[in-house]
Amino acid sequence: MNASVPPSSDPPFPLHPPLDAWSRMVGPIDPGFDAAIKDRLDHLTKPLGSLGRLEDVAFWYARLHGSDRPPAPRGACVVFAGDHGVTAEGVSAYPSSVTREMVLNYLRGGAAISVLSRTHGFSLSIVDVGVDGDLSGAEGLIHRKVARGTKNFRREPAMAPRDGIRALEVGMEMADRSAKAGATLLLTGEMGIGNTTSSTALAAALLRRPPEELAGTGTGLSPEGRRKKIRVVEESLAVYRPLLSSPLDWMCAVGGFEIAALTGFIIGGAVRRIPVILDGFITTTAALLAVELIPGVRPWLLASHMSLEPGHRHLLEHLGLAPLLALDLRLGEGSGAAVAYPLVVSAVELYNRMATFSEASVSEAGPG
Ligand SMILES: O=C(O)c1ccc[n+]([C@@H]2O[C@H](COP(=O)([O-])O)[C@@H](O)[C@H]2O)c1
Ligand SMILES: Cc1cc2nc[nH]c2cc1C
Repeated sequence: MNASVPPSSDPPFPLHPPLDAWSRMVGPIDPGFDAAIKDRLDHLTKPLGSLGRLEDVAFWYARLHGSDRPPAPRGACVVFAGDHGVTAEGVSAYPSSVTREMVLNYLRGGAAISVLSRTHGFSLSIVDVGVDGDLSGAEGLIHRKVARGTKNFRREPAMAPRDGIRALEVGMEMADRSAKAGATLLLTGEMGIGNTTSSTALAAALLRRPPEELAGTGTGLSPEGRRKKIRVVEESLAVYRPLLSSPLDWMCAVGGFEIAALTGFIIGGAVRRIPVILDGFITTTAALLAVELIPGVRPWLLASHMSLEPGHRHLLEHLGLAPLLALDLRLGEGSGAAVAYPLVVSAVELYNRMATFSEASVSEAGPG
């Protein structure tokens, strides 16, 4: 059989994602309400600007919702899970089997993100997009497994292009589902042993920075473990660099199924006109990819926190994102986005519900 003809059981996926169509759907931001939003912020019963960054967050949210009376936040968190063949190089402190085990923990409600979802009242969806293990009987899981983990990118490309594109489309599908369920804010989450190595490789390639500057200890590598991780990434980049140029090529060569799905999810937020709260290093790597593919995605992003993974700071600086929090988190699974969520809720509720000076008959500041 001709190798370029897909097996007949395969759905006829395009060889390129519909990026042009998605890009046209992102469209520009309407500045039409900017003055009204600013005016309301400046006339609420508080000294001018005294709510600090919360005022920026309220402005961001209201302008993206195209209204000076935006909807109350309704968050939808999606955790995409996938495994990484590069773990064969000994680049994580934990075995790959933890990815599957944690998926079951999310579904049972015992993980950090499960607790935060109940505490703060946002929905939580868990998607198997590439876990290397059987989850077919897992109830409540969204089953979208593209393959059982990526290939070891130190030896061969992590994903076949059509599989990378399938994962992107899973992310877009989840943004659509969240929109249909009435979400007004998306929270990004991931689970994948080894994915800080994939993210380091992808970020190093896209930012053109040395892996040494970006690599951290992930789930808890020793200093020697971190040095090995850097060596694996450096050697891999040296092989791929002469062969690859486009962000999509890099995504397939060194990325992961959950990273690709997150990229589609983040683009989907911009397409469905729903603002997106990023989590840590991995989700921000996906955001960089999304912005490289479609620059109009950038305004839809909010950085929840700055992770301890050193690459996160470089990504945030490159994207021009100022994180709300610095809590030394390095958990992932959406936990940082979840901790920032009540801050966004506070910002929007204050903006929508506080009285203005005239409504409350409070005197405004005098000149000077
Ligand atoms: O989000 C982060 O910044 C972050 C930093 C370190 C580790 N993680 C999580 O830890 C896992 C990847 O770590 P590792 O060491 O296996 O590459 C993966 O499941 C991530 O959710 C996440
Ligand atoms: C236990 C555990 C939980 C996680 N959650 C996200 N990444 C994780 C990695 C590990 C190892």
